[in-house]
Amino acid sequence: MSETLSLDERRPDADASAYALTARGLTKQFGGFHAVKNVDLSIRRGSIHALIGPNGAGKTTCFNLLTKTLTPTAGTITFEGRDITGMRAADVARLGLVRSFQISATFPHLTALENVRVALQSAYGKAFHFWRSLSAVEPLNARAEELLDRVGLAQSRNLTAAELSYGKKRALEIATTLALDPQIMLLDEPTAGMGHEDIEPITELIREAAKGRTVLIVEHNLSVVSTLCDRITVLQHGQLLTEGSYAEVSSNPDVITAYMGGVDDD
Ligand SMILES: Nc1ncnc2c1ncn2[C@@H]1O[C@H](COP(=O)(O)OP(=O)(O)OP(=O)(O)O)[C@@H](O)[C@H]1O
Repeated sequence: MSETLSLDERRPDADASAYALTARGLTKQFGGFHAVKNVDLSIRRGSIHALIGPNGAGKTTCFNLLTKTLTPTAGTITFEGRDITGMRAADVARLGLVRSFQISATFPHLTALENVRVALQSAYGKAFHFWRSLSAVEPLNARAEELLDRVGLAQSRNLTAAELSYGKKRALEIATTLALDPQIMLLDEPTAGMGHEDIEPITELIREAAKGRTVLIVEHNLSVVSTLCDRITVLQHGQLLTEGSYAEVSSNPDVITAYMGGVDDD
């Protein structure tokens, strides 16, 4: 019965306008080696989509291609219907495709509040450049406070980024990314290096930050992926292995074999 089909069970190309970001035939060669080979991806608007795979599967390379940090050897990338294959990272960021933990890198000696304000200044452009007088940037303070509150850093707003715990630094990076009000936010291993106590809050934070936007996440922690993500693409040896819900991909024998191979390789 068609009404029992979830959106994700429809043919991927049945409704191209439902996708915020798509890649077709995405390929990256380093010398003669294919780090990513002929990958097709469709990231549904409003979804939280994960890119997973064993070590060396090509996740980071794929992520770098999508965020325009690397230039593809072949293939096309489309963001909201626009071909962004040849565009620079800064230009796609202005269009609303923002990579967190890179563009939004925090300044260690500025306070949490100042960090978010700098991000807001860059988002609002010349009118709020940081060499303007304090009174000129005052209107941004309220918005910065609001963003800090949203990521649970209201109490820490006057601490420098360097003084924040690892988990709070990541929360600050999410706040600075949200300052740019991205349509699609790409997160590179947001829980990497985190202790157990920080993982749940940051997962909640990403869920909250994802409201009203699209998120693509490269994540090693499969428990985070299972609780957070609507759709999962699995890469292996630079190629697309499978795609589906967490239940689908985690019960796929090829995925299990790929991950077991990964464990053996370590
Ligand atoms: N700049 C480069 N030059 C040559 N080979 C590269 C380069 N970057 C990545 N590779 C190779 O491409 C393959 C995919 O690497 P990539 O980092 O994209 O995988 P990954 O899935 O992110 O791995 P991990 O989970 O270990 O971070 C690996 O074999 C890697 O050694």
